[in-house]
Amino acid sequence: MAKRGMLIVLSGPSGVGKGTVRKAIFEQKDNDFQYSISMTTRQPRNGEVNGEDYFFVSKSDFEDKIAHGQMLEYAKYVDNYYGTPLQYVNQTLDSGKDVFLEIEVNGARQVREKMPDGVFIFLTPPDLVELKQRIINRGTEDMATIDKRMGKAVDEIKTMRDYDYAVVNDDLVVAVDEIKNIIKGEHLRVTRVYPEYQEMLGEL
Ligand SMILES: Nc1nc2c(ncn2[C@@H]2O[C@H](COP(=O)(O)OP(=O)(O)O)[C@@H](O)[C@H]2O)c(=O)[nH]1
Ligand SMILES: Nc1ncnc2c1ncn2[C@@H]1O[C@H](COP(=O)(O)OP(=O)(O)O)[C@@H](O)[C@H]1O
Repeated sequence: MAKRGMLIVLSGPSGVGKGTVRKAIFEQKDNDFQYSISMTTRQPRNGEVNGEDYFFVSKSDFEDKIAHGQMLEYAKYVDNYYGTPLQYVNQTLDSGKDVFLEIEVNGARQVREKMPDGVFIFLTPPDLVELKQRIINRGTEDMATIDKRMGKAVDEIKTMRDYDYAVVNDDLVVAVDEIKNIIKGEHLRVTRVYPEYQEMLGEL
C-alpha cells in the first residue's frame, strides 16, 4: 500500500493573497500535490468556473452534505458556507499523493483537530493597511463587506501562533518560494524515518 500523502493547509485572513499564492504554486508544474476544490454557497464571480474555482452549490445542498458527514470542515464566512469535501481528501491521501487546502482560519482549526499530522501554514499580510488596500484593489466587494472582512482580519491574525509556519505575503515570488521550501522540508523530515535512509543519514 502507498504511504499516505501529506496534508498541506494554507490559511490566513481574507485578502492576504491565499488564492493568488495558491494559483501561482499550481501554475508551476514542478510540484506533486493535488488541490482540493472547495464547495461554497457564494455566487460565482465573473470568470469563475464551477468545478475549477469552487463547486458552487445551493444552501440546502451544502447543509445536506454537512448532515451526511461529507465535509472534512466547513465554515460560515460573511453569510456563505465554504467547506472541503471529505471524500476527495481521503482518497487522494490514501493514494499516496499530497493534498493542498486553501481555507479560512475556522476551517483550518477543524482540520487541525481531525488531522493533526498536516502541515499548517499561515499567510500573513505585511500590515493591515496593505491588507485593506488589497481587498479594495481586487474590487470584488462593496465597502460594507470590506469592513466586515477587516473586522475579522484582526482576530484571524491572532490565530497565527497555532500554525507550524507563518509566511509573510509581501513579495509574491518570495512567499511562493518559501511555501514550496516548507513543503520540501517537511517531506525530508518524513522520509528520514524510513529505515533504508537511516543508514545513509546516520544517527538522526
Ligand atoms: N473553511 C473554509 N474556507 C474556505 C474554503 N474555501 C475557501 N475558503 C475561504 O473562504 C474565504 C472567502 O473566500 P472567497 O469568497 O472566495 O473570497 P477570497 O478568498 O477573499 O477571494 C477565504 O478566506 C477563503 O480562503 C473551504 O473549503 N473551507
Ligand atoms: N504579494 C502580493 N502583493 C501585492 N498584492 C497581492 C499580493 N498577493 C495578492 N495580492 C492581491 O491582493 C488581493 C487579494 O488576493 P487574494 O488572492 O484574492 O486573497 P485571499 O484569497 O487571501 O482572499 C488581490 O487583488 C491580489 O491580486
